[in-house]
Amino acid sequence: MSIDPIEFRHLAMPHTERGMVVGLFGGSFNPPHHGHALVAEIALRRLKLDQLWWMVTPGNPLKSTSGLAPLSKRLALSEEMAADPRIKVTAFEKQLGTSYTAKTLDYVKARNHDVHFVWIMGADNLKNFHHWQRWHHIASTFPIAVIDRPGATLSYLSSKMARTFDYARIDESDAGTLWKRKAPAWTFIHGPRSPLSSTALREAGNA
Ligand SMILES: Nc1ncnc2c1ncn2[C@@H]1O[C@H](COP(=O)(O)OP(=O)(O)OP(=O)(O)O)[C@@H](O)[C@H]1O
Ligand SMILES: O=C(O)c1ccc[n+]([C@@H]2O[C@H](COP(=O)([O-])O)[C@@H](O)[C@H]2O)c1
Repeated sequence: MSIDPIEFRHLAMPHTERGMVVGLFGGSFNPPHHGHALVAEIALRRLKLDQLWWMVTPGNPLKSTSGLAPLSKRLALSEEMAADPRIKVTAFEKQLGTSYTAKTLDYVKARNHDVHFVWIMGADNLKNFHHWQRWHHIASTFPIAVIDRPGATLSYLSSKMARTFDYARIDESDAGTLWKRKAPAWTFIHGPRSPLSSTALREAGNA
């Protein structure tokens, strides 16, 4: 079976240089939207990132794959959405053969010495983070930045992850230093919010 050329171009892990600060932004991007672009922009600025990897997952392990557009389509649309040259759209998890973040982070860490990584996710994912495979391990691998999202603003108070790692939360005014903290360390970033979601776009027939 031949591999789609768009998919093929995105299978390698992006290149890094020693000392870089890199944000890892995983998602289904089914389809990508301006809410994702806003998260990327906020993360680049507030976390003082050199790069942001826009990691298009083969499939979120907690979501049904019915209605999931082909990886090549989600990659092509992500490239259109991610205009900043510091953003690297990638599907290296496909090559790695996993959708589990714990495994991905172990792989990234083992292959990028002297590079500083921060895991980035929207506040809705903070709410169900304790259902992710080896979530304690994820939180102990890289610092985590949670970006506010309508409907999930108070998750930093109520979620199991927030309560478990309360001792490791830093104030968002220090978000620019998150990358140099030893995990577990995390912050919740407030700022401009977007009400957009892929679900709403699919339901409106825009996907
Ligand atoms: N509007 C938004 N504001 C903040 N974070 C967001 C927003 N939309 C998506 N995210 C975050 O971006 C990442 C990728 O999200 P995803 O691709 O699942 O989009 P989604 O809109 O949440 O999709 P769906 O509606 O299909 O669940 C996740 O960490 C999610 O929390
Ligand atoms: O590792 C897990 O158990 C796990 C469970 C749910 C989601 N994730 C990852 O979290 C990222 C966000 O997923 P999504 O679908 O909310 O965009 C994406 O990279 C998923 O692979 C990972």
